[in-house]
Amino acid sequence: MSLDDKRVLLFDLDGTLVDSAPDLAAAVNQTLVHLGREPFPEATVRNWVGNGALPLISRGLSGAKEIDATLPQDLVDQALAAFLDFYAHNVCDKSVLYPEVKETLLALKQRGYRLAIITNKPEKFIEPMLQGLGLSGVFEFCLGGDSLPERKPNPLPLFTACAMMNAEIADCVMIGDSKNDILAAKAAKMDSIGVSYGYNYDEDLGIHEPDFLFDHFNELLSVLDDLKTPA
Ligand SMILES: O=C(O)COP(=O)(O)O
Ligand SMILES: [Mg+2]
Repeated sequence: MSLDDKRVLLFDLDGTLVDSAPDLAAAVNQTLVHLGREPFPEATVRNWVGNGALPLISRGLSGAKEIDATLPQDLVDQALAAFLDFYAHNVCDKSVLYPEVKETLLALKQRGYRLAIITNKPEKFIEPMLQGLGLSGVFEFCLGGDSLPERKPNPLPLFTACAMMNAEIADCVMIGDSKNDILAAKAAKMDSIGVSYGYNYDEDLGIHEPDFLFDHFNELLSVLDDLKTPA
């Protein structure tokens, strides 16, 4: 892949721009304790993030990455409602931007790149998180895990973002920390960049063969920096 024809950068949120696992783990554990269950270490919950709120709390109830298919529906419903409520109170309490994220995004914007977010996080939490971390107004729009009938790894959010930005697939690149981002990009026949530092179920993201794999967010800028600035 060459990045010199890219004009639109589609970013994943959790694990790519924001280390949100501390607040997600806190809300999962508040929910479990509320239901009379044992909490889990943050390091365990970190490996359950990536498919949105329902799979996250279902993994908490299962105590494992593999969701227990026999969980009673009323328990799942109760846990999801409690989780969403607890999380709404601390979306941005302990969450932080990864190093150089804000500086890099602003530099990319300055150079004329168009930026959007495609996350599996419920839509209502996106803006409060961006506001809390000083990223309000940086992105043209954000799609959440419940914004459309399908979420990553389904390519629908990527196709929708392209249509909303009046861009071709070839103009865009998806940047993310998990296989859901890379698989969605591949399904859309879009180029992808993986970041190695986020949450990928404790697996090497390289297995999924993103076109580029970075260890630090600002490497994105150094690659694009040498290339033609968009008009
Ligand atoms: O909320 C999640 O499970 C993950 O969200 P992400 O798609 O931004 O990584
Ligand atoms: Mg992610």
